[in-house]
Amino acid sequence: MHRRLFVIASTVLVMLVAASLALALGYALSVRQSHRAVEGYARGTLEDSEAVVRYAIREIGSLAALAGQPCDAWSTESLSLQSYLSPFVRQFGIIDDQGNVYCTNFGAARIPSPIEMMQAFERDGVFMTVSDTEVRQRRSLVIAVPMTGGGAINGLVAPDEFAHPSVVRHLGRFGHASLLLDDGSEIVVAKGGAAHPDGSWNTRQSADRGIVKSVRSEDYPFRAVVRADPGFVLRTFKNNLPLIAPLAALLGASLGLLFYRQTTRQMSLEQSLRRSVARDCEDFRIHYQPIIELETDRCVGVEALIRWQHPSMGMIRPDRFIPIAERNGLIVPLTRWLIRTAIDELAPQLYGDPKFHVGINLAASHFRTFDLVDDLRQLVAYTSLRPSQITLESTEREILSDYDQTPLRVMEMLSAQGFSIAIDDFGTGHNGLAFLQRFPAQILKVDRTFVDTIGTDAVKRPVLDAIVDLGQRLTMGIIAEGVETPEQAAYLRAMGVPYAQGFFFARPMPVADLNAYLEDLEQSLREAAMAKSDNVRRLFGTETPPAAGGIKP
Ligand SMILES: Nc1nc2c(ncn2[C@@H]2O[C@@H]3COP(=O)(O)O[C@H]4[C@@H](O)[C@H](n5cnc6c(=O)[nH]c(N)nc65)O[C@@H]4COP(=O)(O)O[C@H]3[C@H]2O)c(=O)[nH]1
Repeated sequence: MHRRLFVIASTVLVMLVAASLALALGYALSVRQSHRAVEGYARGTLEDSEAVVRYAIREIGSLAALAGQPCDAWSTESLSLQSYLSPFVRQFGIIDDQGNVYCTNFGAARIPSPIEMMQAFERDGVFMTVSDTEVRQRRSLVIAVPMTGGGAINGLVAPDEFAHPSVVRHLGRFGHASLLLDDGSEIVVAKGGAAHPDGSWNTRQSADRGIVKSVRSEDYPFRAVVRADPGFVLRTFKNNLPLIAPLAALLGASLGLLFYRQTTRQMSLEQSLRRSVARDCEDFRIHYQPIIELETDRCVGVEALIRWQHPSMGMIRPDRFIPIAERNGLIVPLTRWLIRTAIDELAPQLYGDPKFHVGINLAASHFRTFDLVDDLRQLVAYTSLRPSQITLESTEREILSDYDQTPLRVMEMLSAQGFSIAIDDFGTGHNGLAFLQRFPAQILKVDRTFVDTIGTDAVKRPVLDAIVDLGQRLTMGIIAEGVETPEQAAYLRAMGVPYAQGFFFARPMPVADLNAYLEDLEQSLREAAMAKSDNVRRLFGTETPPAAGGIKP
């Protein structure tokens, strides 16, 4: 009950964390989207502004004939007509050589033109600055184009013209767009959103607030700057919520469900494991994989590999349930059952051939107490088996402990009693030589990953050679694991590796199949031996083979 509550609470937590992560991701995407949108507005504002300025320059150029002309009715009317026809330029003016505007579409004037200041911001013969003249309470852009015959014509473009009305409207809802001229002056194109606390809209001052994007013009001395107020991201996020929220909920629910199913499955796996072990391991079977002596091709022993035939889930791999059995204190009774059953099933081989051995896999828990030592001592006392017929296999991981000397003591005691100790999956740990020197192991089982390098990985294969060399120098028995091809078997044989196991020779199998396999193997070895002696007979005729000293001429 306690555990179930814990699982439910953890599931809720997983759901919440997953949904929050999805929301956080949605928010991050909204931030990105907001930045992109603001940059898009800046780009759009710049493109619109450039188009307007280009158009305005062309319109100003069309009035070239008025440069240097007196400000009479014709000039004024021409300027008026042009401003009336122009979609962008609100006012035209004629500038004299001193830079003063002496004529506009409203008649004669005497407006000192900031032409000197403008000169600093000239590009391709066009002058630009911000005029003090306000159009709809906003300062506008003045463009002056000098004419070849002297003087210049200027035009005043209202800020509203620099962006499409829909963009202005949209921008106005969340921020502020302006054209920032190289002389430092600014024309506000669209004004909205939250203003700077001091009431100003100056884009440079508010760069620390909200999102600010600026795009420079390659043709004109200005850049478009768009600033979205700080609430813009939140608004984008809110707009995205109808899509993000269901996704977050779905992700939370799916991960929660997955977690719940996985945990309850694990729990039910634990329960059925416990149940089966309590019923004398009724759902467990043992498969035996032959170990072959490479020189003679004979089977000298087997490795016992446990199988769990789950009543409803089918065959479960040992890698999956052994860790569960370990965590739940079930591995010791399970191994006890395995040893007892294996010795029972392999009785003909074990009692019939004192050299035949069975390999038993041990887990870390077996090395924490001395129970195994007692169990095995009793086993050999009650049977006529030799301890050397039982090979106890364990990996470096399971035996090594920095804090506890018990595993080493257990190993030493087992070894002293004559049991064979094999280091399983050798080479996958990190201890190598130091490990082998410390532990009383007689057999080294080379991990499958190294055998796999034969014929496939010339770079890593020297590691296999080094492991084999190490085992040989330490006069240990070597078993190569996972031999799958004849090339691998031939290579290992040539290297002097004495034993091997793997799918090339035989897969793990139930005892009935093993008995049949062993019979077949014996039969084929007998036939091979007979074939050899037939060859010898054919070679030397029916006469008795020559005694030592040589072949008869
Ligand atoms: N790809 C390939 N695989 C091959 C080949 N030859 C053998 N194998 C597989 O390699 C594994 C060898 O066992 P292991 O290294 O001791 O690795 C064993 C062992 O660590 C553990 N295990 C199995 N039975 C027991 C047991 O009774 N007790 C404990 N504590 N662990 C066990 O589970 C692991 C996996 O066992 P299995 O699934 O039976 O997998 C077995 C075997 O079926 C080959 O040529 N190619």
